Amino acid sequence: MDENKLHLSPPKQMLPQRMDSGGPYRLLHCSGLGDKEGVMQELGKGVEPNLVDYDRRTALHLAASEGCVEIVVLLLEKGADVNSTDRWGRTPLSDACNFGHKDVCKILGAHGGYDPLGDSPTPCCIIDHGEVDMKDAALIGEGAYGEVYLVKWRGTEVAAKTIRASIASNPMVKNAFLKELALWQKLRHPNIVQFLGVLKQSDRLIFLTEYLRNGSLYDQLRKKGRLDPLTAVAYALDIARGMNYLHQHKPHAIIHRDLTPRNVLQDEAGHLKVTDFGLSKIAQQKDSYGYKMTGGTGSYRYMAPEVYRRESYGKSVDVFSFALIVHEMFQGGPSNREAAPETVADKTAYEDYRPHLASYIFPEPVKTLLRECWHKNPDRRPSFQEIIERLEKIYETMQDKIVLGTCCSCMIL
Ligand SMILES: Nc1ncnc2c1ncn2[C@@H]1O[C@H](COP(=O)(O)OP(=O)(O)OP(=O)(O)O)[C@@H](O)[C@H]1O
Repeated sequence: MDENKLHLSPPKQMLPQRMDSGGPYRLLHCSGLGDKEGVMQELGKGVEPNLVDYDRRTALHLAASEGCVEIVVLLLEKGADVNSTDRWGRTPLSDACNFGHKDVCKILGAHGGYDPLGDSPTPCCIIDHGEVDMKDAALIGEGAYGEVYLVKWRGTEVAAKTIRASIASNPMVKNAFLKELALWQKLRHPNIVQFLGVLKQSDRLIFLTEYLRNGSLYDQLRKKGRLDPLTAVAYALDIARGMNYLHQHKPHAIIHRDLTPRNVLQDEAGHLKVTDFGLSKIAQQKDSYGYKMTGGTGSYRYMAPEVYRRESYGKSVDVFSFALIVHEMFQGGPSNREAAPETVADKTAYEDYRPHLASYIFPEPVKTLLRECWHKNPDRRPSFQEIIERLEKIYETMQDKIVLGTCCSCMIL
């Protein structure tokens, strides 16, 4: 394996960061910068000390991450919640510990702070480096986080995903990755790519998953173009089943947040499997406000409007992305292909743009389903459970018509 490949380009941008440093958010901005006067001014104006940003990070999270002792003390005096948890379940103490700010840890601890991530040893299955034959590693592809290699583990071909040093060298980000991987490790479903373990290496992060010989749906659509309708519906069912499993995960639903044709892989039997769920939220870049979401620019095309507008969101963001993928399978690629993905996301979010559903390509029940799945109101989008039921009916009807010889490339259903 080419060692230098592991230090290539920085992660690509995915989500816009629109939070400005004015208004009440100046409290967060000043806290991260250690600007005590600014923090006092904002609190003096009556800004709520537990104000949160998009990732539910408070001023105390930011001050603790930066080791700003005075700000931490001040915020606690003013009533900041010592154990507020951000989107990833981290408390201010988790952040202070991760960055080794011992003084801040002591202060937070004395105020009843706890670190829910702290004591738990990494629950990921650790694979010894000696078990993996890296000599003949072949580069399969490259994504926002790093390269993917085909390697042999205990004699079996597996995919080794490397996380760039620029991302994995941040202990907090590495921990967050390991937490997501530990969750992935517990999942078992025919339409979910199987996680195998993390390679024992101190300086970088590499994890193994099953290898899917047929590559991604993205590659397939580029090679083959439009799929025949029955195959498109069968593939849609595969994705919906994998996603339904994630959404019905207990005690908390797993939201993919980056469902795209690149994150759907095909096994030798022709079935599709979903991969890389949960990881998109971790690739972050730190800026003066805290953490900003990043990722592959291609993902913009599939982004639900509420995510692009940085509003609160839920499981149905994946239903939105799913609809665009299904549309591409019927059509052979994205509509508006020539437009930049970010421009498409902007039009989708602010002008209610949706791809055209040509009647000669899309059967009526598929059209209806897609319109519901990409509905602008997230509450009006169906669940994956419902999508599966409807797709199964569509699939059966299509098969019947093929048997009867009345479905010619399935224009009418
Ligand atoms: N388990 C796997 N088996 C076979 N090929 C894989 C596997 N995982 C990834 N790949 C291939 O490697 C390429 C890069 O994958 P990776 O997940 O790093 O990035 P991506 O999904 O293409 O983009 P992004 O990181 O922006 O989501 C994919 O396009 C896919 O073709």
